[in-house]
Amino acid sequence: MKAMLLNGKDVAKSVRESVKHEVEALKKENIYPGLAVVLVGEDPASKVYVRNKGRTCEKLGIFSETITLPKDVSQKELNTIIDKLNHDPKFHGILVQMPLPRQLDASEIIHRIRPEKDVDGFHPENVGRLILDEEGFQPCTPAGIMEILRYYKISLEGKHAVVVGRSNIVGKPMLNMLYQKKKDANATATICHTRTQDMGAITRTADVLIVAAGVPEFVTGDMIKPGAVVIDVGMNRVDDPSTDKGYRLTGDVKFDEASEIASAITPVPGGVGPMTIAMLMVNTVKAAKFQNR
Ligand SMILES: Nc1nc(=O)c2c([nH]1)NC[C@@H]1CN(c3ccc(C(=O)N[C@@H](CCC(=O)O)C(=O)O)cc3)C=[N+]21
Ligand SMILES: [Mg+2]
Repeated sequence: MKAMLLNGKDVAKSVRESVKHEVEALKKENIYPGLAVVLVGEDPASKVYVRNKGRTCEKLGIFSETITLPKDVSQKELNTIIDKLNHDPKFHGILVQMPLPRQLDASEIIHRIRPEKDVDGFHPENVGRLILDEEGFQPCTPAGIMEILRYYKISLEGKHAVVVGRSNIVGKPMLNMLYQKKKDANATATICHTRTQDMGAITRTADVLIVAAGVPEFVTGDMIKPGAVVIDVGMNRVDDPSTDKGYRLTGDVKFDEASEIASAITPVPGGVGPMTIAMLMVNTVKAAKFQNR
């Protein structure tokens, strides 16, 4: 172990502290930030995340309600619920937990949530605003990664930042945050994906390597440039009978190899994951402010 650990729990704690103070200030103006979380079905991982979101809201003084729907809920019923939440002034933010069961069209739901309440930053209006560097909601996971880099004073200026993975929720928004012409960004940014030829040749040129491949231990030591900063977005449950829960969490990076080569690395768990929830709290407070201007 040579690499410095980038402790997302510490960064998330510091973000939550400042959100908590903002919430207190807003309450003095009679603004009570509120978040609606919609959970469809019984996916155990989703239930854990949703419970954590509710708990974090409570700790920060944010009002939250979880709406749990049966896994066979129809698109029409879900649309009606979204419309109601869109018009309910108690809720400044709406989050529909992904992934959704097969009968539901995630894209239709993402389009339906009012952009002003889209604290996930998934609505096309917010995606456009991100690319244009306009004020709006930015997806929590990549926004959290930018916070980790800022907290640890890891400069992106002129560096080569490589993203592995082209999802709408991590890879694409991450790329766009990295190259923005602004302080704490200004990287040269590259995105790699399943069709990339000789990916190692590209990742080995990364000063900052952000991995959201969705494949356990996808990035091996030989794909990392010595001294690089490695951000592991992976969150894979791998069966492990030797643990209490019967599984353990592993990232998209082979941690033992990577930590011998990188200068700094995020662990899994305790890296990017806690930041995702912290940034959701940031976005919820921002939504409450916007809606009361
Ligand atoms: N509409 C929507 N918005 C999301 O933001 C969203 C979603 N759907 N679906 C699922 C993903 C995943 N996600 C995580 C949140 C917290 C942790 C987290 O706190 N992870 C802890 C460990 C948690 C554990 O032990 O399972 C850690 O990395 O230390 C991870 C992943 C939010 N997501
Ligand atoms: Mg993590």
